[in-house]
Amino acid sequence: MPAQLVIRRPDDWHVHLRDGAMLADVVGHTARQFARAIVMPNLAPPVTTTAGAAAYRDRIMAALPKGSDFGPLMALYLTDGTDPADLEQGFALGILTAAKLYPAHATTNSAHGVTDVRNIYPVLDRMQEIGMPFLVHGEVTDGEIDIFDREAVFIERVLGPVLKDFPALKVVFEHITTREAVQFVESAGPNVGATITPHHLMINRNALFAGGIRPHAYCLPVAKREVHRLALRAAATGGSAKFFLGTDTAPHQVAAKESACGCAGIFCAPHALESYATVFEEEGALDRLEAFASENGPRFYGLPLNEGRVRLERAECLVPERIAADGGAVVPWLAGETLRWHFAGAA
Ligand SMILES: NC(=O)N[C@@H](CC(=O)O)C(=O)O
Ligand SMILES: [Zn+2]
Ligand SMILES: [Zn+2]
Repeated sequence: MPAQLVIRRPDDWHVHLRDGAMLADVVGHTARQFARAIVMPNLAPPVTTTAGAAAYRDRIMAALPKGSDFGPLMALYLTDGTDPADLEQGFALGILTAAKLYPAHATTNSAHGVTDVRNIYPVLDRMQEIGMPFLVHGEVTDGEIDIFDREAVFIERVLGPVLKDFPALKVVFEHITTREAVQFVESAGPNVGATITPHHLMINRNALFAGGIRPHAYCLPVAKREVHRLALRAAATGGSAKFFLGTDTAPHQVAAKESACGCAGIFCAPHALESYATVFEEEGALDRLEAFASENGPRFYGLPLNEGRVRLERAECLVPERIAADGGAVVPWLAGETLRWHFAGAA
């Protein structure tokens, strides 16, 4: 059992940093562990133009702790009315790294999302041409489809057909939660990858109802049966370059989670690497954590690998019950639990 683990500095390919007071509260947690992160654009109102993304990037830079060299990578929020020329220009200027599909009403702040994927076919055509990654929240929203089936049905009805029509499109299937998604990504070409969160590797859907209803285990896509969790663990730790780290850290104030209609999202940034290290160790795959956390993502995106190294120590790490913040207290992932890895910073 190694006493420490030194890996190339990692990146997080899926984060929600929010805006205003919440942004200032949470950005340091991501910037402490990760060199770069894909910043999701589902603000209220969402980031739907290159100019909006540039302004949001400036607000993130201004909110960073002093001396941080963290680099936000911006994703554009696609709508039925996205202008392919604006998107192409944003990508060419380096302001945009990717663009994100939120099916309308699928998740937090998705009301302005895409109502039918055919509405963005001209945009997808352009993205395929310029090699811009297409990020997807992969759930259908039809009320008659069971919530636990929404990802699998999305593959059949949306993602499969999109890849038939745009076979060279670079696609990141975000926060996958099912065996079907793992199999889909594995059988697709090298232009299709996926992010996997720490929480979907650690819990199955029972966690939502363990002794009572557990709002802090609720996120979208919702955790699935154990068989799916095991498939995700095999995918993340199995050495395939198609799967990479994306925490989907999604903070909501305590009052918004502990509510008659609690928000979806888990704030996992504070102990993200410790969580992944725990899973990889349990799977006997600590030697594969570096590729998952620090190599597969940048290679998929066509970005350089980070130069620095970070260190994790085998030491007890107590996760606080709450993280107090100006924007309102937030309950972190694994609140009150003790982890056996501790993030020790730059190596
Ligand atoms: N994952 C979540 O449950 N919530 C995310 C949105 C998302 O990634 O779907 C959020 O912004 O709160
Ligand atoms: Zn999502
Ligand atoms: Zn997300």
